[in-house]
Amino acid sequence: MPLPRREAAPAKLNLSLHVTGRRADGYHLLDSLVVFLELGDVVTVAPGPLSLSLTGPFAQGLAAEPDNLCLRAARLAGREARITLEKNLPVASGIGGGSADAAVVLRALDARPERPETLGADLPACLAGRPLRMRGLGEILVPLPPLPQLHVLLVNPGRGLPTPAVFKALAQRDNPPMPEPLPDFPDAPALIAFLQECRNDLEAPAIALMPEIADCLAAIRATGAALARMSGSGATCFGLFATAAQAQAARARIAGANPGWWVAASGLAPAKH
Ligand SMILES: C[C@](O)(CO)[C@H](O)COP(=O)(O)OP(=O)(O)OC[C@H]1O[C@@H](n2ccc(N)nc2=O)[C@H](O)[C@@H]1O
Ligand SMILES: Nc1ncnc2c1ncn2[C@@H]1O[C@H](COP(=O)(O)OP(=O)(O)OP(=O)(O)O)[C@@H](O)[C@H]1O
Repeated sequence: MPLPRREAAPAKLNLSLHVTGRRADGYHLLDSLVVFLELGDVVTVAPGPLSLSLTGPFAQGLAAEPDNLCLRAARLAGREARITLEKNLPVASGIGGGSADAAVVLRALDARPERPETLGADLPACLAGRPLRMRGLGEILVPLPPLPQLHVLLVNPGRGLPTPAVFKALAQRDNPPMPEPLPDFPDAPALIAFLQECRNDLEAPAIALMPEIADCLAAIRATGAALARMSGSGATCFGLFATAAQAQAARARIAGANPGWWVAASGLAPAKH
């Protein structure tokens, strides 16, 4: 593919995240409904010796990062590239920013490594970049038919939460999966009604480590969201709304009352492939 390429790295959202078991090596088995958002980082990949420039509101959070996932992706591809990362997503926040960035680099370099998950459990899902049921450690992907449009509010308490600590704090590691097969989702209310029966099993351990997550969820519920839940291992929480205007109004209300929080509204990413 001709370089330079400038591509969106959409945020990942776990609409549900069931932890269904734990392997002997400590990794957990997951069952998750994953979607991607319009909102995300932006990665530019240009020819040149391997390098990374950081821009955007969360660049500072990665300044001390010794080995950015963008660079690790280029190395896994066995390629040199001059990479610029516009970091719009909070770091270590449960919405897959690093995996999304690495997926763009691999795609721009036309690389198809055999085991992309060595860069992160969310890498295979981010490479697919479409609504999925994600199982196994994150490498078993079942594409879903196009989903009804969802209007998403994102709320992060402004502190990073490392994924390994959250899995470590999980008390009950053997929880029921989602139903098999999944039902059809003819419209947004049907999808939301289904999601209300689902869970994020990492929510309780994440709240134990970072109690502000419960405050984010309460703030989302107080705006009248149809569903309030945490994504991934946190700390970002999301609310679902019937219209973009409602999501935007909730964003303004929560941002106004909580200046230290990161608050955003977004639709789902258009299907890419
Ligand atoms: C929780 C999710 O956000 C759900 O989408 C992802 O599975 C996490 O993906 P990620 O951030 O790319 O995770 P990785 O960097 O691969 O793993 C971080 C740590 O999370 C734990 N981990 C991750 C994935 C998994 N299936 N089981 C785990 O126990 C492991 O302790 C691992 O060392
Ligand atoms: N490009 C990158 N963007 C974000 N984090 C990166 C990047 N490169 C390396 N990292 C490291 O990876 C860690 C996890 O970051 P990331 O933002 O991907 O987590 P996350 O949002 O919790 O992802 P997930 O939902 O996949 O668990 C960070 O703490 C940071 O040290």
